[in-house]
Amino acid sequence: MSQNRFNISEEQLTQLAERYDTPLFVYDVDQIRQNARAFVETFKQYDLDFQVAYASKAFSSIAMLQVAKQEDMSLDVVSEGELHTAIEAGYPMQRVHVHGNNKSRTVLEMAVENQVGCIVIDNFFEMALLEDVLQEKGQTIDALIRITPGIEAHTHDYILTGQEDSKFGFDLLSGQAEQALNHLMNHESIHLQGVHSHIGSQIFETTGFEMAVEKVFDALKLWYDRYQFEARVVNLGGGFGIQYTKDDDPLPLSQYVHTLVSAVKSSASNHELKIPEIWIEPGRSIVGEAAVTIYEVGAIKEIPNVRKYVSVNGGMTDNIRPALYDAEYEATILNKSDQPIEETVAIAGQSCETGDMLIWDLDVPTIETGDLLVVYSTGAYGYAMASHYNRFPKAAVVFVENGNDQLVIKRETVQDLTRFDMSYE
Ligand SMILES: Cc1ncc(COP(=O)(O)O)c(C=O)c1O
Ligand SMILES: N[C@@H](CCCC[NH3+])C(=O)O
Repeated sequence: MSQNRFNISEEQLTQLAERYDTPLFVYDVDQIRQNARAFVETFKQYDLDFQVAYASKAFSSIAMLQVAKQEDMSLDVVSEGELHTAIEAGYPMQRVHVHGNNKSRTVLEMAVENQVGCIVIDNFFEMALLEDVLQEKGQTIDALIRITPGIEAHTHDYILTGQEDSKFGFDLLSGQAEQALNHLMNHESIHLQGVHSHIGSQIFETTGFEMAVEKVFDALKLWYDRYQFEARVVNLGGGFGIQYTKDDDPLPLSQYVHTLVSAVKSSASNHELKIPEIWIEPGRSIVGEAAVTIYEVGAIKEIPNVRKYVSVNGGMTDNIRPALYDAEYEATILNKSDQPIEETVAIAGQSCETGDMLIWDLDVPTIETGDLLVVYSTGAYGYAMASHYNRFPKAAVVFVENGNDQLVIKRETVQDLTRFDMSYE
């Protein structure tokens, strides 16, 4: 179960909850580093060029990006805010890749001014905007084109991205990708380095990735034969699955690298193409299992013969995933792990939404108001997708490494919530 994969003791988590209050995200930095190294070190076993870019959408903060930088990762950003965080964290801009299906002129200007390593071009509108920005600034930039390979990976519909009917990227089947290539080959200011493909997120089997590699190389072969285009870089995205509950059985992270490298090698050799630099973009698998959220139990309501609702001081405002994707989590009560299971309860969030539930059926020892509930595997897309719904301030985030803890995102106050409000009298 996920709690067995988390290394910070219940005793320390209890102390942290007392010191920093709840709700509280606690990240195990050692685990983040191990995950990053699992990818980087596995690539190093091969004689090829690679980049492992942390997909900062999973959890972006200055401290987090400093850790990613220390671990020699490149960085995927999607917005002005994520790029700004990278700048504040002192990220080497050459290692930053800019994504997004609706990049604003401002983010493109920021990217060009800071000379980021690469822009992943998503559509024709953006291409024209980028050309304009480059012309205005008299600069050039490296780019990849994002292609949708027409792969339907096994995951929730909302986190699928590689299928033909997608808002992301240039479609291979309809010829849009080839049209983009034609426009960008030998372009004056946009220097096309290769292609990008990301098939979706929380994917456990490797078949989808292997199929995507095949599709990408089929296209590259065609483009080589027709235009002598050779990709220097092939970015295969992220999406590697993690364990949320005991029903999830993820592969070791190294396995994804082995699979991708061997798929690239065999596709390249089948098509007599050079082996390009391989880039990947893991987000969830770097931080997901490396954090927990600690809540305090408040109201408890039992409906006889129906259900016992146990409300905690957080919910969809710090973890929208159950409401958005029916995502499932495991949790325990701190300091009661030695007590026998007595009941099955539903853990409810505190927002005014019936769907604001964190866990529908959780087996626990007798649960009481004031207990501390720890929910596992909340490190990815938790704080990152947090909202101010009902004007609940955002939680605090603490990093723990070698037994030492450090606050890395302060808890918001209610005063923070009205900071931008203007009076209307
Ligand atoms: C383009 C792109 N790269 C990388 C990621 C990171 O995915 P994950 O967090 O599943 O590794 C995503 C999210 O699905 C994405 O859209
Ligand atoms: N936010 C989603 C995944 C989308 C990843 C970005 N394309 C999740 O929590 O699972």
